[in-house]
Amino acid sequence: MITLDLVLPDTRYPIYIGESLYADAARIVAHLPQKKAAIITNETIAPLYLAPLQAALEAAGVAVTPVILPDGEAYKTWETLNLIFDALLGARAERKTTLIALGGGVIGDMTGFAAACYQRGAPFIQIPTTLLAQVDSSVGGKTAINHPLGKNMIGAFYQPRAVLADMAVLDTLPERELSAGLAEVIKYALLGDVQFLAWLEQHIEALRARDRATLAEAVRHCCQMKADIVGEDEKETGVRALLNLGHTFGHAIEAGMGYGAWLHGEAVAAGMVLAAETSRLLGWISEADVARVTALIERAGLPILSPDLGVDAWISHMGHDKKVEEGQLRFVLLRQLGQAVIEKGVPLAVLREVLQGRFIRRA
Ligand SMILES: NC(=O)c1ccc[n+]([C@@H]2O[C@H](COP(=O)([O-])OP(=O)(O)OC[C@H]3O[C@@H](n4cnc5c(N)ncnc54)[C@H](O)[C@@H]3O)[C@@H](O)[C@H]2O)c1
Ligand SMILES: O=C(O)C(=O)C[C@@H](O)[C@H](O)[C@H](O)COP(=O)(O)O
Ligand SMILES: [Zn+2]
Repeated sequence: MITLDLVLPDTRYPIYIGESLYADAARIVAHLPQKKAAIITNETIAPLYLAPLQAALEAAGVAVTPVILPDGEAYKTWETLNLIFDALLGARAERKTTLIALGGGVIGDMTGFAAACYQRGAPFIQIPTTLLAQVDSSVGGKTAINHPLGKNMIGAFYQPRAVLADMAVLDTLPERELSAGLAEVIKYALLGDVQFLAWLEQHIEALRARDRATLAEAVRHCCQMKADIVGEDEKETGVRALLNLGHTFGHAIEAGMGYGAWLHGEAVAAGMVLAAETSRLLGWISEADVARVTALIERAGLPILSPDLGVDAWISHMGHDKKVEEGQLRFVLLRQLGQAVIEKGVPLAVLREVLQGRFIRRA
């Protein structure tokens, strides 16, 4: 097992990466301020993983309230959040009752936000069950729900007490979801580590074949990068924005197509291609660099073409991005492969060319 630490000015927490972890009661109990917990999960994950976790915690003397939510990005809403509060109040959960997120990024983001709000702040633990959640969403404390007009628009920065990433649970993940997770893995390489990009080019097939050691190495590498970035800039006043590579375009795809039509990772993949193309048109990276990006994304089983939202709709959706400042769009672009920067001066003509260009799917 590997343990990483995310260190912040006023707190720190461990990220455990290994096997036989998701129902490791002793490890979880060590992070509970009282022997009371609510496990927040969904209808797909509950039949697979809820009973062993619940039984292990109960055997360790923890009173457990399971909360089973509907599954899907379309349910990352106020209404679903309220189901969590209803269950917590119904079970007389207290301020020191720990919320345990057992699921992918949707469950993790909603549980974290519920924990931030419940009695103004209850402890929470992340047990990520998708690759995407293990490499990205379970770490760093961004929590949120969606609004019809924009992704993750209502939320809080609120850190978990611990993250337990169990490689074994990835065995049951559908292939499309595994690929979605690889989009965020590729993101780390493109934004900050060209050697990791070369490593991914060598290991992409092993990752797709779910080789446990290779997956664990990818999770370790991404979590270390994320812990370093968040440790430097928890509230995204600077360098953390680089983790948004591909997301200005990607979130527009998700909202524009209706939440759930495109998986988050798929939208980020297509968004990174548009970010790469924008960078090329600005003269920063070459045609060969763009080809290198699209080749890896395709080998990961991900889309390189974005839907044709229409330029006005694209710009309207992107106008809700959280990086907008004084009405001006800011994009995360590539100065070179492995070096992302935040850029506010993208000319409208360049943007129009990208949004009508060769990486937009024609009907
Ligand atoms: N907070 C952050 O920093 C951050 C980072 C990246 C993404 N996100 C958010 O995460 C969400 C996407 O997360 P996701 O890709 O994990 O999607 P998800 O949570 O919807 O999970 C994907 C699907 O896989 C199922 N599933 C989960 N684990 C499984 C398992 N082990 N076996 C079988 N099925 C399983 C889920 O029920 C769901 O149907 C988006 O809402 C995105 O905005 C947040
Ligand atoms: O942790 C971060 O910071 C990220 O940007 C990670 C992203 O992968 C994630 O999708 C995040 O939720 C997007 O951030 P948002 O602030 O645009 O919602
Ligand atoms: Zn993301």
